[in-house]
Amino acid sequence: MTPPIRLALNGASGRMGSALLALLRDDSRFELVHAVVAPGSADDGQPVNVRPGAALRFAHDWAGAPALDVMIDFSGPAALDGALTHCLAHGIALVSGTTGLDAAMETRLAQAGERIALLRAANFSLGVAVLTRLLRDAAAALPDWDLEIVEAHHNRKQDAPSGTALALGHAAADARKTTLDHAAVYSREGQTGPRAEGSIGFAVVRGGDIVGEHTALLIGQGERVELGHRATDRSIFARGALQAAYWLSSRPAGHWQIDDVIASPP
Ligand SMILES: NC(=O)C1=CN([C@@H]2O[C@H](COP(=O)(O)OP(=O)(O)OC[C@H]3O[C@@H](n4cnc5c(N)ncnc54)[C@H](OP(=O)(O)O)[C@@H]3O)[C@@H](O)[C@H]2O)C=CC1
Ligand SMILES: O=C(O)C1=N[C@H](C(=O)O)C[C@H](O)C1
Repeated sequence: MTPPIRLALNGASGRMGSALLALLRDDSRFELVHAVVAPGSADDGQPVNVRPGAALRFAHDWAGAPALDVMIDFSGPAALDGALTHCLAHGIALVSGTTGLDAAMETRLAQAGERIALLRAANFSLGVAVLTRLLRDAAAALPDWDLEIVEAHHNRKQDAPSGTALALGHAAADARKTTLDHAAVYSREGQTGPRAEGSIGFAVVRGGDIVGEHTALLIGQGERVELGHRATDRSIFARGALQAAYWLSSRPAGHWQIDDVIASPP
């Protein structure tokens, strides 16, 4: 019998951290060996309760972390920075779903893929992976139609537009042989004038407990195509991240995508 994969969680007490812990209780593929929360968190030092009899406690940093095979990160920009430093120092594979990163962090991650196995996805649901493919096809097939991407999330979300909305925008822009730097319109207010031809618009809704909703509107003259996805349970993201971590734990250094996991199941 193969030994379980030694896993760490970064952002372990958050919404996604909690969803992952709930799944890990019944997942014998993994042994959770370290779980990091924010410094000053009420959870720091508390028992993790991932399995009956497990002695693991939440920690607020990576000092003293045991040997690991793979780390899953759903945290924030500052927390990911520290976690990445630990992965690079010890050659640990990293699965990250954290969104809203700045350009410096994006560059750091781009360089990290040369040294460790790295898999990032703005959305770990299977449905969004399919939505992305559908949008790519539709954006290329209807190149002159106006494209708007609307997303809705809970009232605690820190970043906007969502990482998923941006990833959908990048996929559509790529299919139309342009870039978001060139085509994106992130806000409209006041005397905006007519819509810029070829632009990709973004609109953001925040409220209550919405888990995550994304709709791409391709709007022509007298007709419209709507492609959408609605997440109602965070466990879909957690399940996808665990699948990715299992898959990544036996891969060499490089930048891996969620489509690689879907295309070649372990
Ligand atoms: N790719 C995907 O499929 C998905 C991505 N996300 C993304 O994941 C990220 C987290 O989302 P969510 O779980 O809702 O967020 P939460 O705010 O609920 O959780 C964030 C976690 O990070 C911890 N944290 C914050 N600062 C630090 C720090 N400096 N050092 C260590 N830990 C820290 C928090 O600790 P504490 O609670 O103690 O403050 C908490 O455990 C976001 O970027 C979100 O957009 C979310 C869902 C799906
Ligand atoms: O913060 C969230 O909650 C989510 N964030 C991701 C994003 O920014 O796209 C994925 C999902 O929609 C939930």
